Amino acid sequence: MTAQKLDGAAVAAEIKAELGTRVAALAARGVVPGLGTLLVGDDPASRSYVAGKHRDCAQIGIASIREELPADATQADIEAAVQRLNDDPACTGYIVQLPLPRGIDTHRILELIDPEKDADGLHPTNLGRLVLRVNDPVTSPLPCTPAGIIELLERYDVPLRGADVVVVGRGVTVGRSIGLLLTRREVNATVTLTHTGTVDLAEHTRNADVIIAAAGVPGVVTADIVKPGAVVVDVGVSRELDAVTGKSRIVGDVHPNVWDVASWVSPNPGGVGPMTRAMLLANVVGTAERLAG
Ligand SMILES: Nc1nc2c(c(=O)[nH]1)N[C@@H](CN(C=O)c1ccc(C(=O)N[C@@H](CCC(=O)O)C(=O)O)cc1)CN2
Repeated sequence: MTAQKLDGAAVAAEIKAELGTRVAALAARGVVPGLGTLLVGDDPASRSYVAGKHRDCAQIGIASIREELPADATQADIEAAVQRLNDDPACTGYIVQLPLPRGIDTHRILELIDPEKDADGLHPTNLGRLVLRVNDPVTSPLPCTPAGIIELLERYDVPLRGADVVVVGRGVTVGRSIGLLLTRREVNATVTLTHTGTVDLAEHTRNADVIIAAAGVPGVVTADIVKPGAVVVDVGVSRELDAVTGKSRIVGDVHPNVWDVASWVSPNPGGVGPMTRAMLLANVVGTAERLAG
């Protein structure tokens, strides 16, 4: 069996085209959404991700507001940049690119973001609304990668209602919140969250209909721990230098041999990453439409 591809790049392109129509309608009313980004330091991967977000904005007519700080920026420098983005009327919503440099109080920074401008959906208020199930996708942006994963699965009609979903990894951008989205009544999946403290990962994954590999551990999900025919989503964004070209490349959490046993696999790159970016754009456009009335 060779798994079929959950083509995130193709689905993201469809979503961007849909959003472009909405941005044009806003422009006809004199409204131009703006995405802000705050990039601290010179991590090549973070720089590449932020550049991709702004390329997307340019493609569909969203304005870009960029804040960049050096790696030695202080907590106060970063807090001042967050406040500038909170106060900027051209900025509809923004993200603070993670991770921030060691020694910075990331949670304090995220809490300083105006929840109304939280394009990442990672502010405690918006995550709390998800917990309380009082979030409205228009007033409360959903966390981009979890929302992107579910959108990708639903666009390929992967059965989620009643499905056993195993999440590998408990990070802030995916593991901690995706279960909240998957267990909503609209989706009704059953979720197991595994992590570095899990004693026997295979005991859980071998029963999973869907595996979401978001541990940031290259190749952590291998064919021998996957139920034949399961659906596997690769969220990993680890990078290594290619032995031949010497260039930095993504090494996902899903081992290549999983394609021999799974029914569907998301490629990496080309799967969840573009979906993350598309959901970010959707959060910005949704906020702009709400503000425009
Ligand atoms: N503030 C945030 N920081 C980070 C998030 C996040 O959701 N919010 N998630 C990850 C990285 N990430 C978002 O910024 C991200 C990862 C990958 C991609 C992407 O488009 N990947 C492409 C390949 C791009 C490349 O090779 O440079 C793909 O998979 O095809 C976008 C965003 C951590 N930080």
